[in-house]
Amino acid sequence: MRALLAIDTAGMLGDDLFDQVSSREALDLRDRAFMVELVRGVLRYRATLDWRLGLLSDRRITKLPTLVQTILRLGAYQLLYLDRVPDSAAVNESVQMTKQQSRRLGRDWSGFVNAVLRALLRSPEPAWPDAGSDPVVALAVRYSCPAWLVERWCRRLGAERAEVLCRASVEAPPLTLRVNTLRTSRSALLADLAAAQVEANPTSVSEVGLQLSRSCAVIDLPGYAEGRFYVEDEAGQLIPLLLDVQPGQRALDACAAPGGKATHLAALMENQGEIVAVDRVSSRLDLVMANCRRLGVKILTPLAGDLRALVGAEIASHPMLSRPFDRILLDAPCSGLGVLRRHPEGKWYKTPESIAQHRRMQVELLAVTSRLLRPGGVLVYSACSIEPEETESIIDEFCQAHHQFQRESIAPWLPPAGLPFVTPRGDLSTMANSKRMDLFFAARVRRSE
Ligand SMILES: C[S@@+](CC[C@H](N)C(=O)[O-])C[C@H]1O[C@@H](n2cnc3c(N)ncnc32)[C@H](O)[C@@H]1O
Repeated sequence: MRALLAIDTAGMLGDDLFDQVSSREALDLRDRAFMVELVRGVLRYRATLDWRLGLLSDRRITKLPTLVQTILRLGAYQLLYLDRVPDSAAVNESVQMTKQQSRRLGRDWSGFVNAVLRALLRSPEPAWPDAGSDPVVALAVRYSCPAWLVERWCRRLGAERAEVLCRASVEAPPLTLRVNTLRTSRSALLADLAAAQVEANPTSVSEVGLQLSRSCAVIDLPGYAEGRFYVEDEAGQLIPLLLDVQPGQRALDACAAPGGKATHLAALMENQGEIVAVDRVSSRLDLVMANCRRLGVKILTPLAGDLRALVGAEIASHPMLSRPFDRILLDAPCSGLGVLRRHPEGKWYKTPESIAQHRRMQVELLAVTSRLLRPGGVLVYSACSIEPEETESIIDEFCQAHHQFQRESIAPWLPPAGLPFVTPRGDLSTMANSKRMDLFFAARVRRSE
């Protein structure tokens, strides 16, 4: 409950928050794992839970005190989605928790919580709202999506395609590894995993990916400490390929942390050449360096700072940025609406304004990074979003305003199985994929000689 309340206040979910709560509550590893499952589950299904609870309550769930909302959602999630907690235990625990909060709440809400959760236990599963009369409400409730986003997708793509996106946003993502080819091969890692009874299959698009059949603690997998793999979604594994980096080149990763794509670039460069990895948050660059040590990457130099400030007037004398780059990756900060299944909290704190805000940053970052590219060099822009404002329209406008840059098709740089994800303009979009990949966009531009 504390973790959920913290998310409501700060809008952030991450290991730091789980660590803080588990040390304050002295949770052991099993209890911590259960807390993470509860928190993620409640956030993933929040709109569906609120709808089910709302059918049984004479008060609107979102008008109740936040603490009562949170307790009800936690209880309802356990009743509707978890088998391993007995129903009576879930209800009793929720009622006790509410009693303990009576002083904070100014009155005792435990009778109300008890009545609503017991009604949920007794009531048969209701029919989903009718999509014919209001597709936005129907999809928002069924797939636990914010109505503004469903409305946006329905308007742009029609209800049928919007439903595919909504469904993808609520599913639990698979655990996918990228084989670190500096250390091993896909077949060798597959054999190591099989020997440890870990079921995995080669990914069908990325040629260096393995999808595990079940989620597990990554650090317990064979080869983790030895840096034989990096945990990374299959769509993310396709982006570095689009730069066509070569050993000996000089590359810039303009927004590098935690280093997934930068360490992949190093592997593609066979650890020869130079990668400058910039990130605005220096503590996140520590993560990049830790990943480099584990994966055996030797050619990466970190550079902390806001790229917009770093590429200032004194660029010509900057020790790391003054020499132009052969290749640049701009994996831009974005709304993250393509990875909601990984970050379910994002559904409830992002707004249409998040898209506009990120767009402003993306436009600025693209303008400054492009100045660092050598004539004939290649820049790849990517984002884990499928909103046009953050994706193709950024590249359309950039190329219109900068005639020395031409958009190139990414098709030659993808493995054959990736070709269905090439858009008519020649960009990469995993928006409609049946491979359980994140929803990513990438475009490639070249600077004229
Ligand atoms: C999408 S993440 C990058 C993920 C990374 N490329 C990877 O594959 O692991 C975006 C990163 O951009 C950084 N960032 C945001 N604004 C920035 C700026 N103005 N200059 C440099 N880095 C920035 C964020 O701190 C964040 O780490």
